[in-house]
Amino acid sequence: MAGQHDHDVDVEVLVIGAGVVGIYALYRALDAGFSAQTLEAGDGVGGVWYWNRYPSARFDSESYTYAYIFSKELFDEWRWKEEFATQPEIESYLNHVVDRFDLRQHIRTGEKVVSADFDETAHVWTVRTAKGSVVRARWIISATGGLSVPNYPDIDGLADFQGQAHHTGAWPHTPVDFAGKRVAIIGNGPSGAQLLPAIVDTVAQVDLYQRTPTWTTPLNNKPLTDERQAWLSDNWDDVVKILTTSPTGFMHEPAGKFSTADSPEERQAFYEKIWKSPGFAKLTSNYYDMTTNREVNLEFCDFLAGKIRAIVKDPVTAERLIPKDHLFGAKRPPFVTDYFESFNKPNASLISLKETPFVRVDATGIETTEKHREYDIIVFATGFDFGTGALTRMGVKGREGLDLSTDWEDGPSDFAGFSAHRLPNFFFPGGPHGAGGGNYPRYSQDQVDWITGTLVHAREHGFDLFEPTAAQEDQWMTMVETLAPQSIFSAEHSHYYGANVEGKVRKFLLNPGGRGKLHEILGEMTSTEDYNGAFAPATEPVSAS
Ligand SMILES: Cc1cc2nc3c(=O)[nH]c(=O)nc-3n(C[C@H](O)[C@H](O)[C@H](O)COP(=O)(O)OP(=O)(O)OC[C@H]3O[C@@H](n4cnc5c(N)ncnc54)[C@H](O)[C@@H]3O)c2cc1C
Repeated sequence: MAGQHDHDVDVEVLVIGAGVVGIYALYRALDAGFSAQTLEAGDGVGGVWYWNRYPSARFDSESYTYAYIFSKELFDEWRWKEEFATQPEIESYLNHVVDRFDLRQHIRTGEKVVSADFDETAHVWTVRTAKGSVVRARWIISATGGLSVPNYPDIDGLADFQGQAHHTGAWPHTPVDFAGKRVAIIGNGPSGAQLLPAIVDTVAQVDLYQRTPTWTTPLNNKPLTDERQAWLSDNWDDVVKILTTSPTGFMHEPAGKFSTADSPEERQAFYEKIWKSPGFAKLTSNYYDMTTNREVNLEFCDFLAGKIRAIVKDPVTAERLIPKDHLFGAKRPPFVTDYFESFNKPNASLISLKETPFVRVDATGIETTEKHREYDIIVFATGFDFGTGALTRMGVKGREGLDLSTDWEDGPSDFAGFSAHRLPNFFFPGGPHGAGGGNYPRYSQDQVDWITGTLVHAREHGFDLFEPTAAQEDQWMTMVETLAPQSIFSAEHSHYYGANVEGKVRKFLLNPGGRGKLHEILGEMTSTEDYNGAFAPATEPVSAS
């Protein structure tokens, strides 16, 4: 039922997307007493963990740091099997949360939003789906995902292939039978690097097509022990505090030192320790100056190159696997078990597209400048249209003719990574400039909590229009543009700059100021009752529904 001032809407809060962020946004909206509903394009909930069901898809954030932390009861009743859980377990968890908090009745799956139009008089959004459903809502929370629109390579003849072709991010629900098949994996990012070891012992032949080598390091996964689970439960308040305040949203211990504190021998010993550390700790527990001092980073790259040469038996393949053109961390590094080891199997090979580019795909396989190879299955592990992909494909039209599909062609302009001037009452947690490059749900939890608090504030003060002012957006975007060049990410190589998508403008798509800047700028906005001009008083209801 709509709220007191919302007789002209179907729901007060419409959430779009039922991934980890949308599920939380729905929970918080209902918990705060709003009428709320979710529209989700997929036929099930889970977002990334619904779509990416390729073999061995798994977290590289520790399971319990990625999972929700709003309920200790939820934590205590769910037992992750491994430090880094696999997709089926994560999908089950998200379904469990939906049922545990009675959210399913509010979620409509199979409903892809194709347009969203803002009525400037009534201050109401009208949303339409591909199936023809129409929902009128006061507030939209578009949790449509940063990595939810698969990106395909631009190769002649892709449609001609007569075998099976699958993108890792749109994987079929019926398991793909790899036994005895000839397989091409295109892409060596996190998904391609996870898939290769998972199938290499099953297939007849697998060729991994690599555009640019990446600094892949071991995930160092292990079972989640009873002791660890008990420790987390006993120290829950501290765990929550670290996850909600640490710059990256992880629990890894910082190195506590700069590289200059150690001798060359001590540094090598330290790098050994880092090599054996779990997941993202290779970045978050590394020397403080690893991402700011080129010389230190190059020394670590040398160490990693030595590891690759020691693991991969064929020296030519080893050299091809060693990045020569970017520093560690300049691209989001994959953390994977047995990736390099896979190339020692007689049925696995690496094809360097730098040396032998694609010519075309045809009915039976792939032709490069070297030769034609036949395949039964081609896997596109070619990533996503990061940050803006889903938002610009949803037919969003704001105030004064703002049309996201064209207005963001030169890069997104927003406030706080989840709202924008001329886009009233529309929030997009997890969108561009939202995440800081760390543990994703921890950033988006900050955002969703702030958004929910803002909706409660609006209700309490009789506001029905929230729109960051042009000045507020400028302040945020100036912060983004000023700090972006200081980030380690490479405009030439990183999908955080859109570099993986053909023709996409290269603009930095993360929040380079991290949690610190986010809270500082939000704090400034909320220092007055009307959020320094972002709120307007409520209009009279236009019509009764
Ligand atoms: C394979 C993989 C592994 C990852 N592992 C990690 C990890 O370990 N740690 C980490 O921090 N991050 C990881 N990520 C990043 C990941 O994007 C986030 O962790 C998180 O899943 C994002 O959640 P979300 O709810 O914002 O978006 P999503 O999970 O992408 O959900 C968005 C949902 O919106 C729906 N949607 C989109 N457009 C529309 C529309 N027009 N109408 C209706 N519905 C729509 C989509 O169908 C989707 O279900 C991973 C990403 C991938 C692809």
